[in-house]
Amino acid sequence: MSFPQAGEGETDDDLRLDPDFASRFERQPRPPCQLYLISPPAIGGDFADLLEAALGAGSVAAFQLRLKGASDEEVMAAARALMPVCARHDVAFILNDRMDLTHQLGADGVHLGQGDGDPREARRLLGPAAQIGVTCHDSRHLAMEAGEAGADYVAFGAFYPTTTKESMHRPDPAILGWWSTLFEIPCVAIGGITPANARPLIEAGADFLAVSSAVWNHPEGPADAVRAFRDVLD
Ligand SMILES: Cc1ncc(COP(=O)(O)OP(=O)(O)O)c(N)n1
Ligand SMILES: Cc1nc(C(=O)O)sc1CCOP(=O)(O)O
Ligand SMILES: [Mg+2]
Repeated sequence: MSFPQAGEGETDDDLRLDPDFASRFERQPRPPCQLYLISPPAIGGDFADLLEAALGAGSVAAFQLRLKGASDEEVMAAARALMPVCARHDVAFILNDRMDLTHQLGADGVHLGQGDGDPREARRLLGPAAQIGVTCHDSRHLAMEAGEAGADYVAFGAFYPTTTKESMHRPDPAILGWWSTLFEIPCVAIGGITPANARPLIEAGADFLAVSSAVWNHPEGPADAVRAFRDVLD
């Protein structure tokens, strides 16, 4: 697989000049869409039990520890408690933002935002087996750059309003179809996703749905939430 070169100074408007570009290519079959759980921004002492319940409900491919404002020691302690839970369920453990702590922990991968470091540097540090994901907002250009830099997945969002993170970007689901028609690297949809609004993203071509509040804030608990997503994914 080789990536079309993202031209210097090229903007998404340039890439939109021919909206039918992707329709000239045949979409290859891809594995069914799966869940990618994102932790709440802060977690309590019972979170390992909640994670255990969520992962036990099935259809989860990856878990991201995303603790905003926590100290390095807090992140490391949480990761050391949660990594064995993920390992027992064969779920990839991804750390948000921090390639250095990912390396120290021996975690499965890191998620990098546009200001969180260079995916090439992460690859050098973490090695070929690490999963490296990159935030691409609503930008085809950023996604192609991430692909060229060796990302294992690209993430588009926020597709729906969310209170978990402030986002000024609102992609159209068509970006998922564009990406998955042209590239083999998986794409992740994120932002305000619930069982009720997930279907258009799955149908558009999302390989993974990244979800936080709809799982951890579900009134019946995270296992019921994952089962509700499973009903939409199956
Ligand atoms: C799967 C996934 N996609 C996007 C993000 C957002 O990353 P970023 O833009 O760096 O913002 P923060 O999450 O660090 O606040 C993500 N974490 N995971
Ligand atoms: C962490 C994050 N990143 C986003 C992006 O658009 O890049 S949206 C988001 C929040 C995801 O949580 P919820 O499922 O609660 O909306
Ligand atoms: Mg980040």
